[in-house]
Amino acid sequence: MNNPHSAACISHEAVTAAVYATPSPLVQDAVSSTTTFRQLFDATSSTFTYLLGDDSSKTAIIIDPVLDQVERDLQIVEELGLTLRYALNTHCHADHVTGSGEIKKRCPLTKSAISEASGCKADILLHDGDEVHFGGNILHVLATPGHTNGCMSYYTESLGGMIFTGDTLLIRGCGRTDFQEGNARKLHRSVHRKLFTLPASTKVYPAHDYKGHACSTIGEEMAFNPRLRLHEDAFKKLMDDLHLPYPKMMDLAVPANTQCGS
Ligand SMILES: N[C@@H](CCC(=O)N[C@@H](CSS)C(=O)NCC(=O)O)C(=O)O
Ligand SMILES: [Fe+2]
Repeated sequence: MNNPHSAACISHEAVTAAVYATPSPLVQDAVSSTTTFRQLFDATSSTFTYLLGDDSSKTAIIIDPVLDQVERDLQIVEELGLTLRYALNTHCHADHVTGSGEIKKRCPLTKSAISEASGCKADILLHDGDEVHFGGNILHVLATPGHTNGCMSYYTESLGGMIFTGDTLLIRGCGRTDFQEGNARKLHRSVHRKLFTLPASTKVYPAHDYKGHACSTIGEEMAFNPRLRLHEDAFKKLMDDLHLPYPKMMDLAVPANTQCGS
């Protein structure tokens, strides 16, 4: 069989997954079912991918899949009996090619999603305040520009509160602001206004880690993040002085990612 995963991806009945375009506050009715959660890691690009599944409806979403890891990711989806409804990207990645296009080919029920501000193609173009529903779970879409103009963070109250921060907020760090329309002042404001206003116990799940961390909390990052603890002017100076080498795959990844989720 050409595609060992497609049966698992399309065998379940379509259920209540939906994206609503109307903004809403970060409150929701009681979550009606428990949630499966997996954090996956690509060692080559130091990228985290997240799988979230609704245990009643068996619908699932994946955040920031990596092309080279699609086999691994779809195997877990199949093993857990999940149906992938959305492949979401937090932004137009510069260090790896997204797996969303390949996942769509293998799982026809999956729709790709990224912010409209990213300028990328995808089935669903997200805006601040949108909600992604899968079963009884809601993912709230927060625009957090700064690393790129189109950066989004995704917040859910499920499992005690989790925020998927992309490269906006890393554990004890943050995304660079020296390419892809990066802007240190915007990033600082995004973090302080959109992320540091979430409950302190909210668990932080970033798109990358380079230091051996896997999870943090908003409270921890407010207290200990050496970059984001700074005031805006000092933060801008620090970011302007980083002088990091560009990601090795940038020239390949950025053009590929503008097309890949369509
Ligand atoms: N060495 C890696 C790229 C490392 C890098 O630049 N990471 C980005 C996120 S991917 S756009 C970043 O923002 N880093 C912040 C930092 O402080 O390191 C490679 O070559 O792929
Ligand atoms: Fe990035």
